[in-house]
Amino acid sequence: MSLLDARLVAERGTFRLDIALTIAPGETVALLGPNGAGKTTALRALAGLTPLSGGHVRLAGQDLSDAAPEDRPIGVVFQDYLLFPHLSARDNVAFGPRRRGVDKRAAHEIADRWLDRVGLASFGRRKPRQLSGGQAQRVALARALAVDPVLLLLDEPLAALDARTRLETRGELRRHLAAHPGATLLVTHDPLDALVLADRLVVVEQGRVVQEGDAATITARPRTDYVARLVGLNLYQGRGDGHTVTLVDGFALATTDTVHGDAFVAFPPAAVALHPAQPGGSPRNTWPAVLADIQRHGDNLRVVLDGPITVAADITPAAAAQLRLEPGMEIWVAVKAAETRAYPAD
Ligand SMILES: Nc1ncnc2c1ncn2[C@@H]1O[C@H](COP(=O)(O)OP(=O)(O)OP(=O)(O)O)[C@@H](O)[C@H]1O
Repeated sequence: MSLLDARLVAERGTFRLDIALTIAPGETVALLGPNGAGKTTALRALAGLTPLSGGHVRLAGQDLSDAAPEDRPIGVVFQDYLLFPHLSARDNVAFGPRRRGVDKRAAHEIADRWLDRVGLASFGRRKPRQLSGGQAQRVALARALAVDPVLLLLDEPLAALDARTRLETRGELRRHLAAHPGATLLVTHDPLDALVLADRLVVVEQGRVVQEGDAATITARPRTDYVARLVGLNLYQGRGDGHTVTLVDGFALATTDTVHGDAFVAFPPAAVALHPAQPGGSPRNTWPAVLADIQRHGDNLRVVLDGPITVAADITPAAAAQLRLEPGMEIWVAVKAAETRAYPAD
């Protein structure tokens, strides 16, 4: 049973969003996508800040499509937190309950309880400017949760934090989300946030859902270039004929998987080997290529090769030195059929 059942159609200028979204009680869904994909527009439409031009928002069976933002049982953590600068942390958290008619004392008790839960019991009197980025983030989360929202919306909740605070806060946020009985929608373009915090991913591009599912499924079977890059795979589309997938330009990739009809073939950059001359030996795909780019990638080097297809390869610095890799050089590429995954495109 879904707690949130929505179809969001909204326009912003010439941009049109049209996505369906369901979230179960206790579930966290990450809305993932490149810049300008429509993630913030979706979040604003759910919160009632951007009007729907079509579709609906139903929460716990109640139709909220036309409800004002303050009449929706929704808590929002905005990217830059939007804490009231003139109010103390405690009053910021108490604000929601107060607005919903809770008396001052009871609202302060609720605020103190939430500040305690996010580890800020002794910070209640501080103003937002007296808080660190990580602390402000926790106050914003406490403020969103203090109204017992049926739906919690988080817009890039960790984006404003430095790397170290981000790591700690991500772990804490995960605990709070696990304890939240309502539905949670996390808007992010950070795949790590999505993988760590969400039960399910919904990927949007140009206002449409292009892929959804759990992380394992999406990682194993990406369906767009954006998703393939996100999970770090080389991805090609073509027609399968048993153990061969032929791409549009006629280039064929051998695979040990069996596919027929429209199909994808994917393999990780680490599965790509480079050779100074045409390699022989075990059954594999080999072709001559031109080295287009070399960049540092963790402890390895990420090499981009142009040719009949463009591929990314991960090479150790030692191998790169041995091969004397440099942009513009010609080199042979090899990918074992057994290291490719092929799967139907529809
Ligand atoms: N107020 C506005 N008026 C006109 N167009 C807008 C407005 N706000 C956003 N847009 C357009 O709507 C599209 C979606 O924007 P949105 O902010 O929802 O994307 P996003 O996925 O959240 O991107 P980002 O990751 O960059 O925040 C973009 O093409 C953007 O230019």
